[in-house]
Amino acid sequence: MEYFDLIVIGFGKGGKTLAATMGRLGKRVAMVEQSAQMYGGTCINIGCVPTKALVHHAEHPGAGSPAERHRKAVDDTRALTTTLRGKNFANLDTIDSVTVITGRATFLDAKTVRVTAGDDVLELGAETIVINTGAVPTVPPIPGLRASARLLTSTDLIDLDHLPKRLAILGGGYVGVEFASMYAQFSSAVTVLDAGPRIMPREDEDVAEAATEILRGAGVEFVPGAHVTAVRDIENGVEITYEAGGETHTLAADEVLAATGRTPATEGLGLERAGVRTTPSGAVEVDEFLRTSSPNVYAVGDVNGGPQFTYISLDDSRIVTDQLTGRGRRSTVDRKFVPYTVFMSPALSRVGLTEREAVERGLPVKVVEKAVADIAGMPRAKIVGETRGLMKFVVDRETDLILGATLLSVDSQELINLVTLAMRQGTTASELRDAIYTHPSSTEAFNEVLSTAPRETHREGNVLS
Ligand SMILES: Cc1cc2nc3c(=O)[nH]c(=O)nc-3n(C[C@H](O)[C@H](O)[C@H](O)COP(=O)(O)OP(=O)(O)OC[C@H]3O[C@@H](n4cnc5c(N)ncnc54)[C@H](O)[C@@H]3O)c2cc1C
Ligand SMILES: NC(=O)c1ccc[n+]([C@@H]2O[C@H](COP(=O)([O-])OP(=O)(O)OC[C@H]3O[C@@H](n4cnc5c(N)ncnc54)[C@H](O)[C@@H]3O)[C@@H](O)[C@H]2O)c1
Repeated sequence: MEYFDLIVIGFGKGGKTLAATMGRLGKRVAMVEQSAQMYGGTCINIGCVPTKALVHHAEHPGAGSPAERHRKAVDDTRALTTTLRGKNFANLDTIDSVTVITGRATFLDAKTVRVTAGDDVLELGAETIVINTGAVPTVPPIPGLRASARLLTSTDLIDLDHLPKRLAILGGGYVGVEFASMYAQFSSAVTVLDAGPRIMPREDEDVAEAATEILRGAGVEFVPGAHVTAVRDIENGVEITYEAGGETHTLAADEVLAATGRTPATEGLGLERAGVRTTPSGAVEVDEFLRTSSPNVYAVGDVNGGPQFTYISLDDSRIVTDQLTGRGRRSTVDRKFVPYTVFMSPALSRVGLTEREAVERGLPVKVVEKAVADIAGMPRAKIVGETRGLMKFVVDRETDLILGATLLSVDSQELINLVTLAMRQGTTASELRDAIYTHPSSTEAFNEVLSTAPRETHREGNVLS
């Protein structure tokens, strides 16, 4: 048995950050990762980075046929992730007191982990263990789906050598929308079937409609309220049977992507032997300090059931670092205004409350919004040829504080971070409106959008004064 100060199970964002921090403090750290293809975790290998690289290629097509352009995008993306994987390994491997161990970990008890790699078995002990095993794609139990040779997860689709002529996507969430947008641009005929009544249920209706129109314009078909009942392989493809609007339909496709959520990866971890409880949805149960039900065992990232974003896993690592080296005060309760971006083209980014949420809370709401194409003071949209979308701010009309913002626009993945900072600092909408911004930039749109005459909210009982 080899002893460490800290064992991290899973090379994800939170775990690798923590391992590096503790290693640099001279602590003996074991980083256990089940696959050499996953050094650096989901984000750089099969998640954020490859998908956004493919989005970029889809938006900026080079020469050649659609199949050739797609193939080049996949090849370039593989090269990028290979480079990042190597760098991620080196980042930990070059710290003297950190050991990267490639194998699958399972708890023997709360302080001992067994690592298996083929016939090799190692036992490791530590006072502190951090679970950072991420999440895996959920494949719903639809008859025939799991057995289909045409079933893809996001991990498969990133690495697909050929361009599907017809791509069916189950699920219109983050993964579904991003792949729909990029594959439509790669020239696949894309159909998204979602169980919900509309895509992007988290967004205001006007925003979801604008996003849907953009995606439809790119060639994506949507089937909302689709209850998929069966999937079966047919010659040269797959047939999907679904019920929608009280009728039964079939859809033929070359491949089918399951984009129906991601389940915390706890299978085979032996959590019960360590006294680590899980929630009814299968996540590792944690408190606001990310402590599990077992003393000195923490869980960070997707596996703890929090929002599934890389930057949340990173923030989780800050909380555990504070537990291990600081005053132990930082917690998930400190998180205010967490933004997100769906990387369709253009990107859809949001922070804070939607109009609907603000009205439902009984807040005195005023809404200012403008279509990107109508923002005269934002020539950047015209320069780069991306004038689709809208910018919308929900403002408290009494305090002038920004309650929320939705930006469906070029550069919105950058702009939303500025709005988030403004909200965290209590910057008012007028201050954001009257600030000096560089030109030509996308940020300068705020000068104009926030000067727009407020409109009545779409909700009854909360009409603007
Ligand atoms: C297609 C896609 C696109 C995404 N795009 C974005 C985006 O644009 N922005 C964003 O913020 N988020 C995005 N996400 C979500 C983001 O990737 C995750 O939230 C984030 O990577 C989770 O990191 P983590 O720290 O929880 O662990 P992960 O990075 O998932 O790492 C977990 C690691 O644990 C390993 N492991 C699991 N079990 C064991 C075991 N028993 N023993 C040893 N090792 C084990 C796994 O192999 C894996 O490497 C995307 C996800 C997907 C799937
Ligand atoms: N840009 C980003 O930040 C980004 C990108 C990709 C993924 N992610 C993360 O990964 C997580 C997983 O993404 P996701 O898109 O798989 O999940 P999701 O929860 O965002 O969306 C799943 C969708 O599938 C639908 N659905 C569920 N079961 C279905 C069924 N049987 N038939 C048809 N539709 C069904 C749901 O109605 C929902 O719209 C996200 O929650 C997100 O946190 C983030």
